[in-house]
Order: sequence, then C-alpha cells, then structure tokens
Amino acid sequence: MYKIILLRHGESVWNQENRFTGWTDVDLSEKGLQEAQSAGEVLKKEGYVLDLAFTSCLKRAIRTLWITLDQMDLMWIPVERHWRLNERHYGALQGLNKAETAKIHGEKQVKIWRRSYDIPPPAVDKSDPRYPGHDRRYKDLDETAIPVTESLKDVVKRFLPLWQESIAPKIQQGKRIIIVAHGNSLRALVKYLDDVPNEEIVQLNIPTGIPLVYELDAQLQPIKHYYLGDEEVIKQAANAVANQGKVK
Ligand SMILES: O=C(O)[C@@H](CO)OP(=O)(O)O
Repeated sequence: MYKIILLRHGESVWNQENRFTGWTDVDLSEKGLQEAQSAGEVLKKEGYVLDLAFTSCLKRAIRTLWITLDQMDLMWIPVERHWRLNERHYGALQGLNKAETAKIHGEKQVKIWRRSYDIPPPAVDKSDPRYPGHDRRYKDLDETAIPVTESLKDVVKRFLPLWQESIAPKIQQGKRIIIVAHGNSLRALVKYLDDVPNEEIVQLNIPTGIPLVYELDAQLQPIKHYYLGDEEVIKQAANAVANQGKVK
C-alpha cells in the first residue's frame, strides 16, 4: 500500500480578495502562511516522512511547499516544479471578483465556469498580459500547450502525462511523495484517481492548506482518502470555497 499527500496551497492574497486567480502568480496571505505552517506541523506530528515533492510553477504552491518542508525539517528533499500542476487557467475571468462576476452574469453561470467539467470560462486574447505565452517561465512550451482558458477536462488532460510519466513511477518505486498544487489541479487528480463522474465533480471543493492523504494499492487504485484535520472545520472550509461564487 502506498500513501501520497495532496496539499492545496495556503490562502493566497487573491483568495482573500475573492478574485479569480488561475495562472496569475500571487503570493500567500498572512493566513495562508499560517495554514502552510499548520500543514507541516500536522504532517510531522502524524509521523509522515517524505522523499520527493511535486509542485507547480506558481509561488503560492511553491512557498506552501517550502514552509511545509521547513516544518518537517525536510527542506533537502528533491522538488520537481511543473506547469502541468498549475491552477486551471481562468481565461478572461482572471483578476475579476467572483461575487461581482456573479452579480453581473448570475450565480448559475459562475458555478458553471467554476465547477463544470467541460465548459471553459471565456478565453483571453493572445495579446492580453494574462496570456502565459508572455511569461518567460513558459518559454520552452509548445504554443499549443499554452492555454488561453481551460475547463477541468483540459486540466485533467494536461496533468495526466506528468502523473503517468513522473509521479506514478516514483510512487511505485516506493518514494513517499507530496503534491502541493491548486484547487482545480487537485480536483483534476481526484477526478482521475477516484473516477468521479462528470456531474459529481461539480460538488468537490478542496480547502486551502489541509493535507489530504490518499492510500493507493499496488496498481495505484485508491483504497481510501482522508484529510488530516478536524472534520467540521474541513467541511466549513470546503463550503466557504463553494460560496465564493455567490452574490454577497
Ligand atoms: O481562482 C482560482 O484560480 C481558483 C482557486 O482559487 O478558484 P475557484 O475555487 O473559483 O476555482
């Protein structure tokens, strides 16, 4: 049996301001820094040991990983940063306030943009500063891989090669791994691992900064999963994420 740790980054400044973030590289808020510290503390307290870490190219995830590893006295372990673990690109919604967007377009439309499986938000134009093609960190990517918007389905598709070629083989070699990523890149992973039906993935909201443990069998089929934390607190945090798209 293998155990892997999934961790959504701590609260970011734009989570706090309730803005669509996507590939925008915003940092952690004060609360987010504390959440990352608590994640490291709980992992250490529960006796988890890690050999290898995967994260995205975005600083809210990278910093969460640093703080978590620091708490565990594991800053020396190898880290692989990959764009395939980035948050879903939110297209032309990036930067907008979620509640104000709901006021303009309706809560139903915002929920479709946020949580439907295959409907992407409106795209950005390639001349838009929010198009990642302008960002040096993605300069080696083929233009066809650089998103102008993404649905969760697109994220599953771009994430899978990393799982199949890098993460899964490392787990099967016995490496104990942590994946520190984002609300929707982790939803993509959960969708794949648990084979969640398209209409059910709409209900899944992953809270910031709480380690989620997946136990996998030899074929990497999930046996069970659980958060490390208080059940009621976790439920409330997931509901708060869901409610970000409501008119305030
Ligand atoms: O804005 C985003 O990039 C994501 C995660 O913070 O938001 P949502 O939960 O609305 O998908």
